[in-house]
Amino acid sequence: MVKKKQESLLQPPYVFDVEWESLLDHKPFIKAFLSDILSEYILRQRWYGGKSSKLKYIELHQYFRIQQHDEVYYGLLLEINFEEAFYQHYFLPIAFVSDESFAKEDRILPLTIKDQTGFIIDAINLEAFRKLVFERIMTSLSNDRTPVRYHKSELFKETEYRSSKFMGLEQSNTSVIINDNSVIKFFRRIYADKNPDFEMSQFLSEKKGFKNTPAYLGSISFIDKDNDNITIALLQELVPNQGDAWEFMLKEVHKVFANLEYKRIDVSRLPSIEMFKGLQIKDVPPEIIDWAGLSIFLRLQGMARRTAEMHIALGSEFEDTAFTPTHFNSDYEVWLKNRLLYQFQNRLNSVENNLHKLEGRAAELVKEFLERKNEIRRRFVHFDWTKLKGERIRVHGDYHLGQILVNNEDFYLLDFEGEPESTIRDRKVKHPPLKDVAGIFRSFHYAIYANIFNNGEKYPYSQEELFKAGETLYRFFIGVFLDTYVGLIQENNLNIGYHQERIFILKYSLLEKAVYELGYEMNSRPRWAVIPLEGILGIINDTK
Ligand SMILES: Nc1ncnc2c1ncn2[C@@H]1O[C@H](COP(=O)(O)OP(=O)(O)O)[C@@H](O)[C@H]1O
Ligand SMILES: O=P(O)(O)O[C@H]1O[C@H](CO)[C@@H](O[C@H]2O[C@H](CO)[C@@H](O)[C@H](O)[C@H]2O)[C@H](O)[C@H]1O
Repeated sequence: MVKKKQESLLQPPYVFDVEWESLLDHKPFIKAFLSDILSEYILRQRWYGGKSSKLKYIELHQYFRIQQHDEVYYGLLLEINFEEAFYQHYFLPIAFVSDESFAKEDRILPLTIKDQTGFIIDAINLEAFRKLVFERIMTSLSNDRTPVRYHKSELFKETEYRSSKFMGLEQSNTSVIINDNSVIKFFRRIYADKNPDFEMSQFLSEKKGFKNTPAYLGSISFIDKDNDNITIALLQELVPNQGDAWEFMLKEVHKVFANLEYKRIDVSRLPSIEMFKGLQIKDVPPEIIDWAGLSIFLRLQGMARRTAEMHIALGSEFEDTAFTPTHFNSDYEVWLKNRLLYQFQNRLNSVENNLHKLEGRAAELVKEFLERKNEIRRRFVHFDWTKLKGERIRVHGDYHLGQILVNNEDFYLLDFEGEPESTIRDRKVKHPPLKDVAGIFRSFHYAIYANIFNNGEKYPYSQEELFKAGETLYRFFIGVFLDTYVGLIQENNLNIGYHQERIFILKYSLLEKAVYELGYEMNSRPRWAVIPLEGILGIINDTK
């Protein structure tokens, strides 16, 4: 339980007459450490995903040692119990250091054990720990049967550890760059199963030779007392990059909007096109190329090509049942509808409880969203598997521009962990690959709207004209992407359904994603909720 201060079990100075090597067997320490120290420490961590629920108490689910000579680290698997939500598990490796200079910013607890004064810290702060785990992967045995298993890929070529540093980016896990050429990601939220990021990375790069994702180099997993294989770390190649595709797209879209004035464009005369109509570059009207430039369309074709190649690789498995393609069936239909109706209800509640956080255009749109809730629900119920002939495969699952790295003219796809809100089993369900495509289309829409909201006043056009220009641009982005994507998929015999089926799945998945995003924004950044609201109503209003 999170105790009030006067009930604390542990009072400074923290002194225990036990050695570090046996501290975790010392019940009074564990009890106080979990209730008084970790329950406060964890709330301050960037990687802690339980912030929107009320923490009730923490239990030490399991722990293991990582040891080399007299260097001992503990891997803690913490079970976080909430007042109202389902429990979550987190991984926290800890070390004891006596040197004052270590981890000044990230100390968990100052304490004295057996006359030795020092600190418990997150072990990832220690270079010695990072070196040890890297070397364990490097020297791992293929028949390793210990509870902590290290796996080395055939793509791992290094023969020594030289250096390491934190990646230092905003992220939900903790990544460290090793030898300036690889990245080890320590998963924080963990599941009693293989992490899909590890599974997909190994499958795509090691098994299928897909080049546009960081090469899988190795992993660490823990076999727990129920024999579950829990992934705790993933080692991948470091992809040189100039940032992610989200930043890239924001810059590009800003240039396109700035061109409206520069090229004296009359928005009302811009040609438009039917939604989801595939377009080769030669079919894009010259007025649109003149306005947006050719290069953005060529880059979109490149992104579409890499996306299609990822799906072709994911759909090409015949043996490993975790990856073999399958068809639509009634079980999938029931599962999908239940999931989406539940998610939609959750969004309605979240919107209704947080109406005060929305203002301006968002407040207007949310009114319409609430008025039309039954129409949206009906769209989700309108799914008939007997009409769908395409294949379902493992997909990225949380595909958006922030998951794509830009490396010169090329794109690299990453972070296959899946939708953060879904359970680990749900993240492994096979879907139509167009679900990922809808994810990236929503991201195009996001980039266009984020640009209008952030830079709108820089362009001498009314907001209505900017929206109109934005919707036109969106349709052409989609058209060019789809033509390349569908062409390549069909050449490689992956069945994504007949024309009408594809349009149905795209619309269905766009609505699903926009509703998902509404929840994400209401929780994390309500100011942005206007973007998925525009998206949801745009889809509902578009009858073409
Ligand atoms: N292999 C890699 N090479 C280069 N940059 C990477 C690599 N892996 C991650 N990154 C960078 O770190 C960011 C976060 O990575 P991601 O896998 O999305 O972590 P998380 O799951 O913690 O959110 C990415 O957006 C990217 O900028
Ligand atoms: O942190 P994750 O990468 O797992 O993804 C979550 O956060 C994303 C925001 O960073 C969120 O993406 C949404 O915002 C993006 C712009 O910041 C936009 O490109 C995406 O289309 C939009 O979905 C994602 O949904 C969420 O799962």
